[in-house]
Amino acid sequence: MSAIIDVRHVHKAFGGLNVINDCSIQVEEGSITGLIGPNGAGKSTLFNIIAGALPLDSGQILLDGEDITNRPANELFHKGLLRTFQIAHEFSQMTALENLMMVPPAQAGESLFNAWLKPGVVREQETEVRQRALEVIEFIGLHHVRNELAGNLSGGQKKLLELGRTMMTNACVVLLDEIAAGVNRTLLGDLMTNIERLNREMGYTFLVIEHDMDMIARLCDPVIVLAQGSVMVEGSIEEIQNNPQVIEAYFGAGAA
Ligand SMILES: Nc1ncnc2c1ncn2[C@@H]1O[C@H](COP(=O)(O)OP(=O)(O)OP(=O)(O)O)[C@@H](O)[C@H]1O
Repeated sequence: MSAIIDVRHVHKAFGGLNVINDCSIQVEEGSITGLIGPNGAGKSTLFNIIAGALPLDSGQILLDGEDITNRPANELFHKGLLRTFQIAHEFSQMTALENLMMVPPAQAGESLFNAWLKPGVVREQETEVRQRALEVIEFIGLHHVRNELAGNLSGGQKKLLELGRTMMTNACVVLLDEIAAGVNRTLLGDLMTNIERLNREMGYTFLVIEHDMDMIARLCDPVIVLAQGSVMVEGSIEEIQNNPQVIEAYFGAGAA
């Protein structure tokens, strides 16, 4: 395996606060890599930097060998690197199926030129997108609520829909930021099964920030522990759970 995401010696400060300190991590292609750490460790900041939502101060980020340092999120999206976002307010008034159909970039129907001059092409593309959206909604187990407004879905169903939106793209690497938060156990099981299937059957690589240790234990290998903006330790979940440094970082001195 080779690193599809290669974070090299990244630094980031907010004002005088060094949040990411000489941080280097590699995410192997085809892995589900966990990123954990105490509150304020810098996990979301690192995610935002990788996803192109936040500029870094120094260091380098490679995607499949290509330098993507400080590239904007939309450019990374087209290269297949994306993160899940909560369903935006404007999408909550669309149905679950429409939310999926909105995702593909550069649909022919979005261009007035195409709509007027090539209506056949637009119709054909819309049919394909709809077909794909129906397949995705079946895959994520939301077919029965496909015509519900996204805003009316439960928290867990919205998370499944967010995952489904990544499947409407040509994603190769997906960053999942605390996707388990607020999701009930049954739907969380569905969510994890879908992540595993996307990984095994469709070759997605995942980088997962998560506080839910059950989810990390089931899905992630390896697990990277971030503390004060740099990597404290990396290994299997068993190695992490038995590491005295990690126990101390989470529970304070004396817990180990
Ligand atoms: N835009 C910002 N401006 C100033 N400080 C920030 C900003 N974003 C994050 N920070 C600070 O950077 C540090 C790391 O925050 P970050 O959200 O990356 O941590 P985290 O590991 O994701 O934490 P949590 O697990 O609690 O979500 C915190 O001290 C936070 O206050």
